[in-house]
Amino acid sequence: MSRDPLDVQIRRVDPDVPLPEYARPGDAGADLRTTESHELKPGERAVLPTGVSIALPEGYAAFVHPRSGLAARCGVALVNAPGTVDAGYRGEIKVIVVNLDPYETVRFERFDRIAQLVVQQVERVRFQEVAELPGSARAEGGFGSTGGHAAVGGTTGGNRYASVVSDREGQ
Ligand SMILES: O=c1ccn([C@H]2C[C@H](O)[C@@H](COP(=O)(O)OP(=O)(O)OP(=O)(O)O)O2)c(=O)[nH]1
Ligand SMILES: [Mg+2]
Repeated sequence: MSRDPLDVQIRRVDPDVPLPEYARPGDAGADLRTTESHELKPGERAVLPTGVSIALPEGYAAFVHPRSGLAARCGVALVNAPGTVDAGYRGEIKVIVVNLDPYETVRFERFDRIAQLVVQQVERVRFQEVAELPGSARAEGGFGSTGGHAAVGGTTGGNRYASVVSDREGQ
């Protein structure tokens, strides 16, 4: 059974911008558009306006996520992905894009869909300081402790992620 959607107040900073929209039923993210046309050379980044600001209820946050198609086709990522929009933020939502393609310039036109906004409930916690934390199966293991380090300049079998192939030889 589906729940009723949460009502969230939204204000257009740019009177012509279409409101964020879920492209398909069941989508988690509502697409955000930019109100500015902008070109990004390889490696360049920009803070793009979306033309909207929102008032989230206490206990919620909105997260600015990249769009996968834009990432796969054009190499566009968000520098701070996912960007966090706090419940108390009333300013215009901005999107910090970066062109990770090594060769191609990317051009955004006004009202292109550049990111997606995922609204979620978030917990506020009270940090309670202790001298010792309770034990766990993982304990302090992190950063590849389950195996699968990338092999530098070669291959290793087994449970690995990928190989890092150095192109810096002879330098
Ligand atoms: O992609 C983003 C990320 C953040 N924001 C807005 C909403 C958020 O509430 C505010 C602050 O973001 P954040 O806390 O990530 O940035 P900060 O560098 O910690 O700034 P501050 O000191 O204002 O908290 O900026 C955006 O518009 N887009
Ligand atoms: Mg902050």
